Amino acid sequence: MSDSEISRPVWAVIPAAGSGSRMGTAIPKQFLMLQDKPVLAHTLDRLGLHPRLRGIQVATAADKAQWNAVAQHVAPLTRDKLLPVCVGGESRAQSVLRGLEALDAHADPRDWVLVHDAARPCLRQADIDALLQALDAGAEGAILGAPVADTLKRVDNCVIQETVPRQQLWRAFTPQAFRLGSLRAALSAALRQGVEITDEASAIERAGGHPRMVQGHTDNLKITLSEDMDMAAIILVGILAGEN
Ligand SMILES: Nc1ccn([C@@H]2O[C@H](COP(=O)(O)OP(=O)(O)OP(=O)(O)O)[C@@H](O)[C@H]2O)c(=O)n1
Ligand SMILES: C[C@](O)(CO)[C@H](O)COP(=O)(O)O
Repeated sequence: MSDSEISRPVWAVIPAAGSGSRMGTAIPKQFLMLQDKPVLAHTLDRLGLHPRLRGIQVATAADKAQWNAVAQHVAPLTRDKLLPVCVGGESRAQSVLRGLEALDAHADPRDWVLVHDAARPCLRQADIDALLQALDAGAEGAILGAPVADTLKRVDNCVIQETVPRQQLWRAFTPQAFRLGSLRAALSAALRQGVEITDEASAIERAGGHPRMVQGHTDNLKITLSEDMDMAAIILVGILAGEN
């Protein structure tokens, strides 16, 4: 792989069109205020402030007021990197694909794209660096994750059926980084086949790829339940203090 192949521009696609049903709030969780600004604004700044990020494509179902509230809260450096938003889809995978299709107007298929959940605001610059280092080292793609640290049980109707061996089991986080063209093709194929895709790596794996797993911080929390908001606020204070 030539150097020009490896050091391609880096973009981000942020799926932000979910309804947050598990959160149980009237406002989708990515638009809830977390400390001083919406969750999505924190997430966008985590990526926007990274020097290698060229541009950010958000896929959302937000109304104009919700999106304006986010855009007003992000740092000027982030705002300069925001591409025109596109409308998300019925599923996370469909939202990601729409974001990739919108990004096509700005990027080359060989460029890198980091797909990152809007609901994961506690992303460290060091973890973005680690992911990009894997790409710079020649990986076809890479995702952040961490080894499973708990004993795992398979449960049916609240009754334990078995203990699942956890050797070599990891939790997959985001960002998940791939070449724009490869990911768009793999995701399109998986969706056409009607396969349930919950992360980008699984679409790449279905297409025969073997992405690298990069160990990241376990506090890269995906805000899912209402109790996650307080935890995210505490984590974010620590991360921002440590990075300033
Ligand atoms: N149709 C969808 C569904 C989800 N997402 C995004 O994908 C990320 C991870 O999904 P999840 O945590 O499941 O969000 P929701 O689908 O909103 O949550 P829930 O499953 O509780 O409804 C979130 O940033 C969410 O906004 C999206 O862009 N489009
Ligand atoms: C992409 C992801 O965050 C990796 O763990 C996860 O699959 C998203 O799942 P969700 O049910 O759409 O939140």
